[in-house]
Amino acid sequence: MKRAIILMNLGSPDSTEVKDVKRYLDEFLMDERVIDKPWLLRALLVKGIIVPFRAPNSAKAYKTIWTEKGSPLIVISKEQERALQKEIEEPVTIAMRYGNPSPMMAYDLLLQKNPDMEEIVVVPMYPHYAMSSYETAVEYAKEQHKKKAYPFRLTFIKPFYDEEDYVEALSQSIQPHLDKEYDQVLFSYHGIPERHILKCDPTGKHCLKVDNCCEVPSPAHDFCYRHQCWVTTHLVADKLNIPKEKRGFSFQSRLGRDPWLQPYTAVRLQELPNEGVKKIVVVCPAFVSDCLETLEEMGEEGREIFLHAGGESFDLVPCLNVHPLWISAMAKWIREYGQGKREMILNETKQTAQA
Ligand SMILES: C=CC1=C(C)c2cc3[nH]c(cc4nc(cc5[nH]c(cc1n2)c(C)c5CCC(=O)O)C(CCC(=O)O)=C4C)c(C)c3C=C
Ligand SMILES: [Fe+2]
Ligand SMILES: [Fe+2]
Repeated sequence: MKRAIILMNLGSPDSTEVKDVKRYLDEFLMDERVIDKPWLLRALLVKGIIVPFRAPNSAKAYKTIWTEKGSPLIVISKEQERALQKEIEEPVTIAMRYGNPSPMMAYDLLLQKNPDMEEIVVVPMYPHYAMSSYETAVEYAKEQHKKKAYPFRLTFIKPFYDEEDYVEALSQSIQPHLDKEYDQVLFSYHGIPERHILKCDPTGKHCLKVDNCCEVPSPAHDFCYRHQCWVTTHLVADKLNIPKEKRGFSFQSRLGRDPWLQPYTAVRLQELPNEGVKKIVVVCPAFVSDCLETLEEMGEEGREIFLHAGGESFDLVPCLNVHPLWISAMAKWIREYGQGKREMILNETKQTAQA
């Protein structure tokens, strides 16, 4: 079988110029799986309020993390591409949900290298299922695939939040940070609106409706972001023997006024020193590549909030990036899927946009 691989992530602006940040935010926030309002209301909100006010501040934030080679998210994605390419024979490239390179650019590039290609395996670089991350990446890749009569098919690696290889890689990346004394390991995930959790629940009666919904077995969990984040946290914390009372769980990056998943990371970082947590280790498992949300929001803003509130040490664990165990985990999934050995493929997304 002639195959190729695409590592698909979220994307970044082309530069830190306000006009480029505006273009990026407009594409991102006009996605109906991100701001899930009717088109007219979404356009009024996004184009009339959010983008004009947010873009200058976002541009400033991007400037603090930008590298000579560009956005950390894109630079690291290319490093991941090169690292994976060393481990597998199939051609590997990257694509982004927003901005460049698009999936279509990636398809055309791979097809040029191999006109007989029969299949592209897409790895959405998200451990957890959310309509605003995993689902929109998959649906956009499919949409772009339909636009031309491409001769190959697409398959998608499923969310890997509970896969042993991912949990092991993440645990080993955290381990060196636990050698020093710590009061808490805070697992901080990108937040999403609570409404998205309700929309993704195929039973319509489990998520956020049953007490301790994420801890009670349910078919809803295949699409429940909160459950999947909860599972990652406890699998990793168990592996690292982190005592229950030293495990923190929170959600960052809230946008707008709707209720998002709680507790909010910024609030917890403010409260924790008063609760006696002075030395904190922070890990952001929803991201496999360092980006604005880890480097600036946690590494700069989060650190400042915690230390200002009386915290003494703030140790941020880098994302998996090109950690050898993470790269070999992806290589193993791809190889085993190719040999028909492994059920790593997601057949259907929840299709929230049509719900
Ligand atoms: C980990 C998965 C992600 C989910 C789920 C997600 C949901 C989500 N995000 C926004 C709004 C913004 N996110 C922004 C940046 C950003 N988000 C993710 C990942 C997820 N988002 C990443 C990897 C990044 C960093 C991109 C980079 O270039 O480094 C931003 C842009 C920056 C800013 O202005 O703060 C916005 C806006 C919403 C509304 C949402 C769910 C509804
Ligand atoms: Fe985001
Ligand atoms: Fe749940």
